[in-house]
Amino acid sequence: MGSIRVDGLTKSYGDVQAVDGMTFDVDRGEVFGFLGPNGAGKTTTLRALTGQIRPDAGDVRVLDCDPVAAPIETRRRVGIVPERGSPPSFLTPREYLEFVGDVRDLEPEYVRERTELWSDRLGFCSKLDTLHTDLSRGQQQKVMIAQAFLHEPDAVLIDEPLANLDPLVQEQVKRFLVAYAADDNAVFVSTHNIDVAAEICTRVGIVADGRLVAERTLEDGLGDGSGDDSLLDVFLEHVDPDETRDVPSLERVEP
Ligand SMILES: Nc1ncnc2c1ncn2[C@@H]1O[C@H](COP(=O)(O)OP(=O)(O)OP(=O)(O)O)[C@@H](O)[C@H]1O
Repeated sequence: MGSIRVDGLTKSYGDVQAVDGMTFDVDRGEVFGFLGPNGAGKTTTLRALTGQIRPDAGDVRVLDCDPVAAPIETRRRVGIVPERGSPPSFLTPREYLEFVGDVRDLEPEYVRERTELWSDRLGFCSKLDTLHTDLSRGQQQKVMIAQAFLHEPDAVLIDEPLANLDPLVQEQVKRFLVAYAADDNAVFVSTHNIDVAAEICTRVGIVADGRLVAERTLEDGLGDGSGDDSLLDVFLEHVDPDETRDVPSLERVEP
């Protein structure tokens, strides 16, 4: 049984059907990529998984927690890097990580160790005592990643994990996510980035019009081009070209 389970999730906002019977599982040991164009329903699904919205229908579970019935317990146990999330402007990274540790009932000494480890790993040691309001967007993203992994959760939900990070840190975060999943944890990554999905995921689900329309696994040649179709081909097969016409990277460029 999957660590993350979405079964028939349906949610509309007024007349807009944002998610329409979304179904998938993510097991321990997997980096699952949730890949889709703008408006496909990725954020709405993530919001349901983190207890921020009440589904119209369907069942959602993360580490056997029901995010609708127990949103606080879910957020305590799971690591979450939300879309465009930022740490509180009036706290420093050290204060924020102390606060997160407190909410999760972690020992202060453990939180101090993990704060050192993560600030060193992501390169924000020199900013630990600077107010977030004085940090760059990328530095704030690093703090958001640190808070999600602070308690070494068995499952993490991440929206655009590499947004705003410099190339060196992007490489570190990619490698870390792969290693984290290999350590028997479930990693869910929502992204627009086909290359990143192909590079780090063990399985990719393609989302269009509020549902999962295709899946590709490592056995299909995900990322190494050995399959019949590349991830880009599968993506284009299922996504309305009108919706992607403004995305230059999706055009085939002849040398
Ligand atoms: N609060 C809301 N009120 C009304 N409509 C909404 C709301 N949130 C999302 N929607 C609509 O639901 C659909 C799915 O949106 P969602 O944010 O889940 O897509 P997404 O795949 O995350 O898109 P993006 O990649 O652009 O972030 C879109 O048509 C969007 O306009």
